[in-house]
Order: sequence, then structure tokens, then C-alpha cells
Amino acid sequence: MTNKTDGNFDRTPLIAGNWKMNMDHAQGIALLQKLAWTLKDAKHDFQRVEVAVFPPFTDLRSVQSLVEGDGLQIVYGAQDLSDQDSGAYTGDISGEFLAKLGCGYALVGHSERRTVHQESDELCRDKIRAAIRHNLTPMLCIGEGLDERQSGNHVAFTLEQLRGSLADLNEKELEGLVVAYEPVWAIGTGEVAGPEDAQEMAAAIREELGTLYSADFARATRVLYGGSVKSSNVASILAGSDVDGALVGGASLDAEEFAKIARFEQHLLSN
Ligand SMILES: O=C(CO)COP(=O)(O)O
Repeated sequence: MTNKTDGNFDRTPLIAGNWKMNMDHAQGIALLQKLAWTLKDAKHDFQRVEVAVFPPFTDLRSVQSLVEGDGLQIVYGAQDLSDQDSGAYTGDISGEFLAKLGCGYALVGHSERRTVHQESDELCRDKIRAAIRHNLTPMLCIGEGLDERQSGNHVAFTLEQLRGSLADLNEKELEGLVVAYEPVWAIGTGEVAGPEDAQEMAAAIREELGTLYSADFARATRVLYGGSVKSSNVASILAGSDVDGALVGGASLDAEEFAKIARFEQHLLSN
């Protein structure tokens, strides 16, 4: 059993910043450099709490140069990838290219992909397959809209997305999978799911993973919460025993604020 106030984690917490369509490559480098300095000053232990950023595709080469050149321990990933590896897919980006740029992760099925680009669970599954083919760890995003939340159907809806996006994938291929629960009504709205809501869904997701796969897989898989996370609310959200980290949008664009989020243990311990 996780007892975070004792400083023991079952799973390494992951604080991830999704920059979305913000920060050109020059701005991105400045942000990443500032984040690295701030975390270094705070003597952040990256083995204890992993820190990742998801910049736009056009920043990735610059991010790779900075991370490799300065030996940064911050890891990074892509906000999306194609389900295909190469060919006549204008505008799409292959997982193979992302792996060459040193990406460790790829987001799959972010709600903005699902709503703006009508991505289905089936496409998400094919993208997870593509990520795995190129040794990118998929971070699958799922979560309900306001209607499902208000009708009390949020758990069933979110688990349906989980099952649909993982259909036909086996436990061995999915090793390392990260699931991010992001209720759509809490994204970019300032509305944040309460710590109980985040814990309720993270526990339901873990239980479902145990049903679909094994108890060991469910225990090892990290489940993050995303939606209006800030330094002022991160500690209470991450206090839930099944919530293993945060996927942060807006607040990840401010290096000091994002560093504070990554340092959530400081707030946990002082509560
Ligand atoms: O979508 C999100 C992260 O992927 C959450 O965004 P906000 O933190 O801006 O609400």
C-alpha cells in the first residue's frame, strides 16, 4: 500500500508537461533550460520523481540537442504519432522519426485529438501499437465529458475508452504503459476534479487493468491525473494512493510553476 506521506511510492511518480500548440523551438528551449536550472537548484531527484515534457513536434530536435548536450535528466515525448510507419500520409509523423529524436514517450488519444480530430478508440489502439513498434512508451489519455460526469456515467464511459483503446493488445506489449485520466470538463477550464474524483477513477482504471490483464500489471502501471493541475492543488490530488502523477497543460508553460508541481512532495510533507 502506498503511503506517500511516509515517502514510499509503489510506482515512480511522473510529472508530465503537455505544452500543446504553444512554444516555438526557441521559446521551448528557453523554457526547458529554465526548468532544468530550477529543478537543479532544488536538488530534484529525478530517480524519485520522473519529469517529462511533451513539446510540439517542431521543437523536438532542439529539445534533443539540449537534453543530450547538457546531460539533462528530464525526459520528453511527442504529443501524438501516426499509426503508420511511413508512406503517403501527408502531415503525419512516424514513431520511427520520434524514436530517432530521442523521444521516450508518445501521448495517444489526448481529448483534443479525440474531439478536434475525431480520433476513435480503434485509432488510439493502432497508435499504441505504432508507439510500441518504435520503443516509445505510450501514454494513453482517457476521460469523460461534462454530460457523462453529470449523468453519473463517468466511470463506465472512461473504462469503455480504456478497453476500446487497448483491445487486442497484450500485457507483454503494454509493459510500461502510462494511463492519463483527464476529465474533459476539467481541461483548461480551471475546474479541477476533486482529489476523491481523481482517486475514484484511478482506482477504477487500475482495477480494470487487473481484470483485463494481471494483478501485477495493474500494480505496475502508472495512472496520472490531468486537468487544471497547479502547484496549489497537486499535493491533494497526488495524495490518492492510485494517482501516480499529473499530466499538466497550462501550468507547464511556466518553468517555476511546473518545477513546483514536480516538487509536490514538498507540499505533501508540509500538509
Ligand atoms: O490537457 C491537459 C494536459 O494534457 C490539461 O490541461 P490543463 O492543465 O491546461 O487543464
